[in-house]
Amino acid sequence: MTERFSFELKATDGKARTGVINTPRGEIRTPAFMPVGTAATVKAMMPESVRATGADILLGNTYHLMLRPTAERIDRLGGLHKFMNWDRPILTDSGGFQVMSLAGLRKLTEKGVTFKSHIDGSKHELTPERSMEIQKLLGSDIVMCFDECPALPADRDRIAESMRLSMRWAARSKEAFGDRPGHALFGIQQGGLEADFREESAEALKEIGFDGYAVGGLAVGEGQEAMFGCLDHAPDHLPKDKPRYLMGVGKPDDIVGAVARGIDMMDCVLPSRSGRTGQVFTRRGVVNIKNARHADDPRPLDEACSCPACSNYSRAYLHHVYRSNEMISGMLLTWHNLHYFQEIMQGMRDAIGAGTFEDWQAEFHAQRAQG
Ligand SMILES: CC#C[C@H]1NC(N)=Nc2cc3[nH]c(NC)nc3cc21
Repeated sequence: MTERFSFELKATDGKARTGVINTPRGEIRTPAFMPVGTAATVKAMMPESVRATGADILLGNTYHLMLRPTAERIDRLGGLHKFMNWDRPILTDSGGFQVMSLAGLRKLTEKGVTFKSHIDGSKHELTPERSMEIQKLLGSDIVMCFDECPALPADRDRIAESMRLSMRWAARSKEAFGDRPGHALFGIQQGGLEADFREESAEALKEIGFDGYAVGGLAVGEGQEAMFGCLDHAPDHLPKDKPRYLMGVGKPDDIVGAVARGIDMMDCVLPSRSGRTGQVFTRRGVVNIKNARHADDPRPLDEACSCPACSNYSRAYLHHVYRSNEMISGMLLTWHNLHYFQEIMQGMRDAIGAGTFEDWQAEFHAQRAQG
């Protein structure tokens, strides 16, 4: 077990990369998908089940945990890993995006942002310094810089202004983070879909220096074509020897396209949220289990899947428990979706390592086209 944080690039295939991030709490095989554990739980999953799907790391949220149960309480109880019974790496988002997307009555200044809790309307403040303090209290292994997330749509001037504020906040985040061996601080590239701002942001972050670099500001409704258009150049400006993390992505084909463009890590609520709403991801595309055509179907969701849902239950059963609003429905479908997402990641890691990523991508898309 290492005491320090390091990234080993094992192989590349085109722009795609595979490697290992070594942390004191265990290794993270890349490309990696992080299940989202917003309120100290990956919804409908026990931590041991999350591990059984193949996840090496999960994501927590500063915004939610600062509001409830508070970072100070989690610290008093031994930190987030002990609190939620997950002893492997945790990456925590810094709060800026959730303030923009969830909180009320936001006031933005150079210092930071004040806002009212979406839970009880209480007033709070987040600054780069406070976000670093919260993520330290949580015991996060990978800390995200505090960034400004502009309300959309935003014009070029607003995007530039926001990106430059985020770069000043990135410097303050680094200053406040200090020197914490075994813990990592990731900068977040901003700049919207503007190639020149993306390059300016990357140069600013490299000047400050981080253990990893996130691509922020995507998966905010721009659509896959625009996102891929940005990913065709944005990661190129980031250091090759550090992990690249695309925030908030995505659907299976988004994930594959992002890895093909040089992304190493991703997170998304999609597999878990969809598991609770009856949307099932399979190698042949999406199955909506609530559809009546599944009511008498004795087959598993996916014959080729080894997860508990596919190994032990029929579509008819999964249709029944979904329609009956039984808790086991969300449990089984979430487990399946997370298992399938991790299978995609393992398939890509193997293919990039073998230099066959082109063929793997062709097979991935061909299977979905068959339906
Ligand atoms: C502007 C900006 C930005 C990024 N900044 C931080 N801290 N977290 C994010 C989380 C995201 N989730 C999604 N889509 C679901 N896009 C995201 C982007 C960010």
